[in-house]
Amino acid sequence: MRIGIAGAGSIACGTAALLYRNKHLPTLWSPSGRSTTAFETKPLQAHGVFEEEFMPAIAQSAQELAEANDALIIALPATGHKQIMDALAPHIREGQHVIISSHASFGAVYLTQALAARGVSAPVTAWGTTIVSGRREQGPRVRVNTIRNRVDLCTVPEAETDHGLALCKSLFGDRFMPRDGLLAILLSNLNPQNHLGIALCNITRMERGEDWSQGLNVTPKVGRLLEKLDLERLAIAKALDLKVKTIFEHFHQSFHVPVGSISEMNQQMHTHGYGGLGPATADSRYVTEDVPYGLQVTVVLGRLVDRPATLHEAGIRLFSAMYDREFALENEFLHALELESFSLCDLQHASRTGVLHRPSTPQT
Ligand SMILES: NC(=O)C1=CN([C@@H]2O[C@H](COP(=O)(O)OP(=O)(O)OC[C@H]3O[C@@H](n4cnc5c(N)ncnc54)[C@H](OP(=O)(O)O)[C@@H]3O)[C@@H](O)[C@H]2O)C=CC1
Ligand SMILES: CC(C)(CO)C(=O)C(=O)O
Repeated sequence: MRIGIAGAGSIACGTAALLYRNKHLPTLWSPSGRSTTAFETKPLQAHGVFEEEFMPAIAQSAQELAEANDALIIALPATGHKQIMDALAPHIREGQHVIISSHASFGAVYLTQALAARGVSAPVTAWGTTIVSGRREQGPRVRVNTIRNRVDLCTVPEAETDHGLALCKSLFGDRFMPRDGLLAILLSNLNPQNHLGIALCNITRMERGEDWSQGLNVTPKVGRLLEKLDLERLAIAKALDLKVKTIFEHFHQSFHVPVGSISEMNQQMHTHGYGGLGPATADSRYVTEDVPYGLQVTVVLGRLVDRPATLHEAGIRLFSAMYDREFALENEFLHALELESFSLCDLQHASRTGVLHRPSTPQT
């Protein structure tokens, strides 16, 4: 299949290499054009858990990306999702599948509604994480640290679930776990809680621009914080009667290490050489993306089901103080969709249909 990828960073390039390896035809689109200049003269070189070298097709615009491809994958930080959805939405065709990797906040609802405003219906598949992990390196290189065994997904509207699963399997193999709607997917993205603990406890390393091993620095106390944050997320999922994986399953399925404490699992990743490097800047998506688009949404859901996520909330406040910003207000989807004015029941409905009805509008 011809797959258009919005983004040309770590995940976009790693995913493109995996698609190419699986005999599909990926096209990359860098919104500013900067991230694809390296491929004008040199092939994309993927290394790490697999090696692949090929010339990726490059799209010059959102329009070209949508028109020239069978399906689309959005693979860039959530801070850019609204802008990229606004750019793609006018060009997405009826029935053209869009995958969001990884989904955050209520992005799939925003996109579905933008398409509905044009009278277009297209399935949107939301992934709880990415199919690969890795880092874009200098020039045309990308390091792929892992291919995950299991990625949680759902498709809106719900009637397209089988279609979404079949598409993902045909592109990447049998690596997907269907979940019950967008609220489950939103609660299946563990990056925000994990990055809260990792960034908070290593903020001086980040701010000083050090090179530091992320896995090694999930020390026992940091690991315990991640485990306690996980309990808050799991309590919210339970109150919503949603099945989501635990942090232990996440590290086991993503990084293929035996189950132990979260610190032990991270130490193993470090020992095997894929513990990864932590951010070498305070201006990192671990904070700028994950606080507004992850932690804030968990806190809102926690309030709605009377399971306050107090550690998550403390994280938002601490980062907001350190960065002198109001991260809670930086989630563009919460504003654009006016999410605060909807009830839990409205959100649960949107979680399956992709459509948020005004509270006064009768639901179908
Ligand atoms: N890397 C990893 O291992 C993992 C990543 N993720 C998630 O995957 C997603 C992608 O991450 P990753 O690839 O690492 O990120 P990168 O920072 O490598 O992504 C860079 C790409 O995103 C584009 N981009 C960044 N910000 C914006 C913006 N505001 N508007 C438009 N485009 C933007 C850049 O555009 P341009 O080309 O114009 O510069 C570039 O193409 C994120 O949500 C991340 O949290 C999840 C798990 C693991
Ligand atoms: C490094 C890793 C895989 C774990 O924190 C990650 O999720 C990320 O880069 O966003």
